[in-house]
Amino acid sequence: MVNKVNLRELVLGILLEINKEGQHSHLVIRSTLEKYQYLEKQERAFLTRVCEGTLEYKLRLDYILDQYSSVPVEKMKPVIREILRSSVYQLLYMDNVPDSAVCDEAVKLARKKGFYNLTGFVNGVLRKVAREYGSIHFPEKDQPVEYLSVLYSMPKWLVEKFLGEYGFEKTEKMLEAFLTEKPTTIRIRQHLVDKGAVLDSLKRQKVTVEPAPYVENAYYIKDYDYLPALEAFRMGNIQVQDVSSMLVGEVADPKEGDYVIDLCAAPGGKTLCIADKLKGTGRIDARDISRTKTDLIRENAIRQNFLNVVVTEKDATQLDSESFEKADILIADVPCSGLGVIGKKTDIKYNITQNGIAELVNLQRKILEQASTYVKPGGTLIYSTCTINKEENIENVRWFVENYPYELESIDDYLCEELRSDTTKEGYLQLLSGVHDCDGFFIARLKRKTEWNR
Ligand SMILES: C[S@@+](CC[C@H](N)C(=O)[O-])C[C@H]1O[C@@H](n2cnc3c(N)ncnc32)[C@H](O)[C@@H]1O
Repeated sequence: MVNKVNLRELVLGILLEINKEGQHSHLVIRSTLEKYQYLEKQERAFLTRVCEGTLEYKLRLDYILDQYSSVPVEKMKPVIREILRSSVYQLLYMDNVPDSAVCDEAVKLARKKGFYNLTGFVNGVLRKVAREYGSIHFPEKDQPVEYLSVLYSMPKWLVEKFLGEYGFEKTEKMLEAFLTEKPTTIRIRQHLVDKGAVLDSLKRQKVTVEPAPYVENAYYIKDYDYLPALEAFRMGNIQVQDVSSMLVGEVADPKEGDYVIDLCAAPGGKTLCIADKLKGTGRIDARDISRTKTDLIRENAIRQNFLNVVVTEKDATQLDSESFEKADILIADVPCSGLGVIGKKTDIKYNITQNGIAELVNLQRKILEQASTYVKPGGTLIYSTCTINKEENIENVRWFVENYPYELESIDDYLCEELRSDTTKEGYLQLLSGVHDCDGFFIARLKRKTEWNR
C-alpha cells in the first residue's frame, strides 16, 4: 500500500529547491510530479497551483506577511518563510481550501520540520492574515512603482523600466496579463492537412477549441489533460506556439523553394511554421548550440514529418563561411531576457538583472554580426525576441542598420489591420501582453541591400 503523501510538505520541498541558484521552477515541479506519479489528478493540480501561485505572487505575499509578522520575511528561516508564503497564497487565492485547514496544516508542518518553538508564531501570523486581510493598507496609485510592484508582484526595478518605456496604463495592463491564466495556443499545420478534419478530431476528444487572433491557423485549446494524448498532436497536425511567435512566419513570408537559415531554432516553433509555409519545398537549415537543443527540433520535425528541415549543432556567434550569402531568408530569433513571457515563466522576473540584459545585448549583436553575411543581397533577415525592452529590440536593430548593409522594410502587408501602426510601416512590431492578445514579442524585417546600393 502506498503511504499517504503530505502535499504541503512536497510544496515546501519544491519551493526550497527552487530558491537554490540555477534552478528552474517548472523543472523542479515537473521532476516532483514525475517522482510521485501515483498522485491523483486533483492532488497534482493542487501541488502545481500552490507552487506556481506562491512564486507568481511572492512579492505581494511578502508585503502582506510583513504587515503581520514581528520578524521581517527577509530574516525568517527559509522553511518558515516558505510555509508562510504558500499558506498565505492558499488563504487568499484558493477558495476551496478552508482557512482553518491551511493554518492547522502549516503548524503541523513547522513542527514536523523541527521548528517546535515557532509553531505559535506560524499559527498567530496565519490566523491574523485570515481574519484581517480585508483591512490591509496597500500602496496607493500616487506611488506608482510601489503600487504596481506590490499589486502585481513585480520587482521595483522592472516596474521602473516598464514605466519608463511604456507609461502607467500599458504597464498596468501588461502586469495584470502576466498574472492571468491563458489557454494553450496551437497552430494547425496547413500543408497536406485538412483544417476541418483536425478541428473535428480535437472536438471528438472533447477539447474546447476557439480561434485565436491575428493569424489564420491559430487556435486556443482548453479542457484536455495531456497533449500527447491528442490524436491531432501525435499525427503532427498541431504545434503548441504562441501567436506572437507564429507572426515570425507571417512576416518572413517564405516562397516555395526558398533556402532559410534559422540560427537559434530550438525547440523548433518557427522552423516548423516556416517548413509548413514552404509546402515541402526548399530547405530550412535549423541550428542551435547544443545536442540537447537540436534533439528537441529533431523530435518535433519527425513528429510532423517535415523532410525539408535539416538540423545541425552550430554556435551562432561563430562565423560559418559555408553559409556566406546563401540564405533567401535568415531567422535570428535570438536568446533574450524573456521579459515578454514572464506570465509563462515566472522565474524570469526574479532572476534577470540589468547586467544580464547588457550581456544578452552583446550576445545578440555577435549573432547578428555573423548572420549579416549569410543573407543573399536582396534577401531578408528577421530579427525577433520574446522581450520588451528597447536595448534588446529596436536599439539592436538601429545599431545593425547603422553598421551593416541592411534596411528596415515595411511589414504591413503581412499583418492584419489591427496590428498595423507607424512602426510596422517602418519595419518592426513590439507586442505587449495585455495590450495585445498574445505574449510580449518583438519582430523586425530587414532587407539586405544589393551590391549597388550598400
Ligand atoms: C528564443 S529561443 C529560440 C526559440 C525558437 N526559435 C523557436 O521558435 O522555437 C533562443 C535559442 O537560442 C539558443 N542559443 C543560445 N545561444 C546560442 C548560440 N550561441 N548559438 C546558437 N543558438 C544559441 C538557445 O539554445 C535557444 O534555443
